[in-house]
Amino acid sequence: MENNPTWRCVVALALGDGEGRWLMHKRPVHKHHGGLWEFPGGKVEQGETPACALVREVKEELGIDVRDEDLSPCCFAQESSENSERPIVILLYTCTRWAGKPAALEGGAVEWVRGRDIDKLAKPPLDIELAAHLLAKMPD
Ligand SMILES: Nc1nc2c([nH]c(=O)n2[C@@H]2O[C@H](COP(=O)(O)OP(=O)(O)OP(=O)(O)O)[C@@H](O)[C@H]2O)c(=O)[nH]1
Repeated sequence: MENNPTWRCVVALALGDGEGRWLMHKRPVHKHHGGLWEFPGGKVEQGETPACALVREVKEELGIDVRDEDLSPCCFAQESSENSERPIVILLYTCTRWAGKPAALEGGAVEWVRGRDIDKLAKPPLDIELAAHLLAKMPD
């Protein structure tokens, strides 16, 4: 196919405390979308499965251990390939089991947020969509 864009795959985690709150990550100010709140995660690297990438990313970003068998696919959101040569697709997984205390290890912030309050946070575009899907599936 001609002009087929190269899709970049990003994985994200909706870590739930089982009481209606989700862990949100504020991106460090110096990064793209700095200061906005996202579901923690990051890019899938070559040779990784999405679940392996997410296990690695949350260890690096939050210092917590999750197991890939505890990750449940939830939904996805994608950029339009018309607006970008390298559009992004973000796969969101839910998880309610982890080990360790989540912390913002890369200079941002973390906070447990009630589902309905995620709406009030300033978020990058795809996280707005992901939050809407998540809350439709798992209302407060
Ligand atoms: N969460 C999120 N990320 C987005 C959106 N749109 C978009 O371009 N991105 C980009 O997708 C990438 C997510 O991967 P990441 O969190 O590992 O990126 P990063 O800036 O920490 O990069 P690095 O790991 O190379 O330091 C970032 O470059 C982020 O800016 C969006 O709507 N939501």
